Order: sequence, then structure tokens, then C-alpha cells
Amino acid sequence: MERQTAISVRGVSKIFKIYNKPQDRLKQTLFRGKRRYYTEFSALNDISFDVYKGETIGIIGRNGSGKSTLLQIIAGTLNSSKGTVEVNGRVAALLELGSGFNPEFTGRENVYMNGSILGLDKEHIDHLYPKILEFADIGDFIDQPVKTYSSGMSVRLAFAVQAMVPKEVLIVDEALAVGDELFQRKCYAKIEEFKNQGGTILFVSHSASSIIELCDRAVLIDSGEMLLVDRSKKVVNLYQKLIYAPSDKRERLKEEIRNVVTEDRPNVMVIEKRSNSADDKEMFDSNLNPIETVQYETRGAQIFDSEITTLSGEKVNLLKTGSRYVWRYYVNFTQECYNVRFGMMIKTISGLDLGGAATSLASEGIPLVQPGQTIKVEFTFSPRLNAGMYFLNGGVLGITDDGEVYLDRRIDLAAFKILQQEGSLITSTVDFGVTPNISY
Ligand SMILES: Nc1ncnc2c1ncn2[C@@H]1O[C@H](COP(=O)(O)OP(=O)(O)OP(=O)(O)O)[C@@H](O)[C@H]1O
Repeated sequence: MERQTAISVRGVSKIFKIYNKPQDRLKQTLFRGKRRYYTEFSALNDISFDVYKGETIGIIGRNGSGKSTLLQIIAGTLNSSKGTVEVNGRVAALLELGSGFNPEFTGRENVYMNGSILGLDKEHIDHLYPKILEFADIGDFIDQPVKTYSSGMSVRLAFAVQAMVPKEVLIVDEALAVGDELFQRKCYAKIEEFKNQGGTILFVSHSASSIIELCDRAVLIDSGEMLLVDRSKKVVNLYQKLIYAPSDKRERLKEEIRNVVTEDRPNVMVIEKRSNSADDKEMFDSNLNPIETVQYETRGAQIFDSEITTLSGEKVNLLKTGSRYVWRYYVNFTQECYNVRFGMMIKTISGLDLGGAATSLASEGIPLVQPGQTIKVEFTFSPRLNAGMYFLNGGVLGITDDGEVYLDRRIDLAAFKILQQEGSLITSTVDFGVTPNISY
């Protein structure tokens, strides 16, 4: 079946005119075309991608890379200098929330004004109003002028309006995740509900884990250029590799990312279905390997020979939930490094960080490691997890001439599978040791 396009971005560029002095803007208007009183800044350059109906797509990039500019152009609050954006369906945008409110009017009046700007008639707003009020949860302030609100209160009310209006496409800038944590959770739950109902979401974030958690695909933007659009985990891995790359390696890495072949396959070898009798036994399956380990630029250290073993030293990658294992890797140093620490992280198939540990506190690393030295790193751990595939990251931190940096970092260095437990009632990912009890 042909996938329906919800948003189509074609060749979008944005050039801002920068005036050094406010009066230059006036001069430019008066002496139109005679002379240029501005310099041009290219914030976006020839961006093209499609978002399919029902898809959640993330936009990730460093500060100033052009994410907000792109969102504003798609939301229709900013014009592009070149290119086109086509959006199929009604759009609600969670951008600069509350900026559309009139401070002299009460919250209630602003809700009605906002609703009518969004194309709703009075009857429709009457119907939504109690839900908006309940979601915003600002009590009697709703009948006070908005100028008496704290900034958190305006955002809550503005979010409530946008969250309740019917829409097909939702545009969210995570930078607005203001307010207390409980309200933030409520906003995320609302966004998830919209996603589960088949809504299309465009989401900007600096947070790799939010992108991996929420998005099916992601767009990587750097200095106004779209480098890649692909599965979110792959894009986030490459984004992190890019931001941690030393500046002299960045251009080469960007070129590699531009040339990445986009594809859709899970990042794990499919393992043969085995007979039930063997399925509950800890063992090593040589087919069970990550397809691709992402290695960051190394700076003076190389991780090698990683393996998981039982406490008695038997190599395994089919593990039992709750049993104890050792994850071991070795690190070879090629440069003098100070305050050296090591880390590990367990992640789901979609790349969500579940938890890990470091070998010491930030200030208590190994004071000095010499070039030529090899260090064995071991983490004994209990994976309290539901049956399924998991991945391990490993990293070495230390101080070099560049300050504290990752000396080596590998994403998906190893994979393991938690075996199915007969009669297990565990749901989802983490096993919290829940003991159910019902009385009737
Ligand atoms: N109105 C404007 N006039 C001139 N330059 C602008 C304007 N708006 C944005 N820019 C510039 O365009 C670039 C992209 O800005 P944008 O806000 O889109 O980046 P961003 O990726 O959203 O950044 P952040 O992660 O910090 O929010 C920046 O260099 C910014 O300074």
C-alpha cells in the first residue's frame, strides 16, 4: 500500500538578512535596491524530505543548526526564501507557546481567541473548554488577565489549547519543555496519545534518548544542511559521533554521513529458532552479534576484545534474567592520559538507554595511564530484563590536552539475549521483581 505523505519539504532554503544597526533596516527600505545595508546569513540550505502519515519524525542537530527555523517554516509562521512545504491536514504547533496570547485579556478570553484563530467556531470551543481547563490546571487564574500569569502558567494554558484542538499534524519544539516535571510528563503522555491514535508528529530535540524513544525516523541537520534522514537510532548514533568528533575530523565525518546508505533493517542478526529444550540454557551463540558497532573518533585509547561471561568464566550471550554475569573489555593506551574512567550502558533494540555504570566518580579516575599500557575493565551485572535482545556500549573517559574527553567510545559493542522464562508474567522491558496478588 502506498504510504500517504503528511508533510513534504522540497528544496527549502532560508536566508536571513543581518543588519548591523537598526537604522540600516530603515535605510534599506528607503534606498531600495540602490545599495545593500545588510549581510546575508544562510540558515537553511536546500532541505528536502517527506514525513508519512502516522509517522513521528525527529529533527536533531547542534545549537544554531537550523532546527527551529525549519519547524517555523513548516508550521507556517516563517516564510522560506526558496522551496516549498506542503502539509496535508490541520496543524497544531507547540512553538513559542503563549506568544499569541493578549496579555490584557483573561485566560478564558484568550482560549476563545486562540481557538478561533485555529479555525474553531464558538460551539466547538465551548465543547473543548472544560478539557482545556482541566489540562492547564491553573485554577481561578483562568479568569485573570494573562499579564498576571507566571511564564509557566501561560505555557500550560497554551499547551492545553494546542493539545485539545483536533489536528492531523503536531509540531513540537522540545525546548519548551518548561514547567514542573509532572506537567512535562502530562505533555509527553498527550503527545504519545496523539501518536498512538495515528497522528503525525514532527519533533525537535537535543535529547538523543527522546528522539530514540519517540521517533520512527530522524533528520540530522548541521549548519543548515540536511546530512541524513534515516531510522532514528542510526541518525542519533551518527549525530553523537559528529558532536564528539575533534574539529579537524568533522568535515571528513560529515562527508561520510552524507554518503551513508539509508536502509531499513534491524541492527541485529536474526538468530535461528532453537528447540524449546535448549532455549532456557545460558550459552554462547556465535550468530548473535551487532551488525554494526559505531566507533567514535579515538583519542589515545582503543577498546578491544569485549566478551560477556558467567561468574565462572564461561563465554555467553544468551543470559538468564537476574543471574550475574561479567562484561569485560580491554583498553590499549597510545597516549598519556589522566583521570581515566571507564563506563558501560545497556540499551534496548531501539537504542533507549536502560542503565549502566562508571568505574569511578568523575574526580576519582586512574590518575595517570602511560602509552603502551593495557587495562582490563570488568563490570559484574545482573540483567533484570524481560526476554529479548539488548546491546552494550563501552566508553573510556580521560583528560588529554583537549580537556576531559571520550578517549574511545563504542556503540553496540556487544549484544545479548535474555532467555524466555517459562510462565513469566513480566511485561515490557525491565523486571522490577513485581509480585502480583489479588483478593476477591
Ligand atoms: N531572525 C533571525 N535573523 C537572523 N538570524 C537568525 C534568525 N533566526 C535564526 N537565525 C540564525 O539562524 C541559525 C539557525 O537558528 P535556529 O534557531 O533555527 O537553530 P536551532 O537549530 O533551532 O538552534 P537551537 O538548538 O539553539 O535552538 C542560527 O545561526 C541563528 O542565529
